[in-house]
Amino acid sequence: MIGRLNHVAIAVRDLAAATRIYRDTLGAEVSAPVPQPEHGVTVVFVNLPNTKIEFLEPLGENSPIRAFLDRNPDGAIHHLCYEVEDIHAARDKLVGQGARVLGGGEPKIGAHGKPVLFLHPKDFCGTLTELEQA
Ligand SMILES: CC[C@H](C(=O)O)C(=O)SCCNC(=O)CCNC(=O)[C@H](O)C(C)(C)COP(=O)(O)OP(=O)(O)OC[C@H]1O[C@@H](n2cnc3c(N)ncnc32)[C@H](O)[C@@H]1OP(=O)(O)O
Ligand SMILES: [Co+2]
Repeated sequence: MIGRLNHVAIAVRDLAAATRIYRDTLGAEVSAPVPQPEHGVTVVFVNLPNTKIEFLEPLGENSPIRAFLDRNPDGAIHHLCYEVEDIHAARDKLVGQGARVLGGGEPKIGAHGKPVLFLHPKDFCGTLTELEQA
């Protein structure tokens, strides 16, 4: 079912500081910040030869990453995102196997303009797991 690793997400309090570290210290190419209000985050992407790093900063009072950052004030790896051929078929299979799909189960459009959904970390090795339609 899962295919390519689309991105590894890191949650931070300060997107500009994270951008400076990756751009100026690690010499990486970092995109401009893009607010994603329907997801409660602002994101930037670090484009790597074999995958991407997605930096997330809370956006708005109800950001789903605020409690995570309260627990991890210096920032931390937040989720992994895998690509799937058919996100609805993947969801239905996973739900059939008892996995918890977050956010009500219907995929939302993610940062790449494709449907995404999230699987509960407690069902996947303590790791918040995102699926993105390939
Ligand atoms: C723009 C879209 C972009 C894209 O790629 O396209 C994105 O990736 S958007 C990313 C932001 N959106 C989301 O993360 C949506 C899914 N996440 C959620 O719904 C919440 O973050 C949730 C429910 C996973 C956790 O919310 P919260 O931390 O407020 O809940 P709890 O404090 O009750 O935590 C429950 C339990 O889970 C553990 N936890 C929480 N977050 C993580 C995590 N990222 N990785 C691993 N474990 C996590 C938390 O520690 C609690 O464990 P417990 O043992 O019960 O203390
Ligand atoms: Co993501």
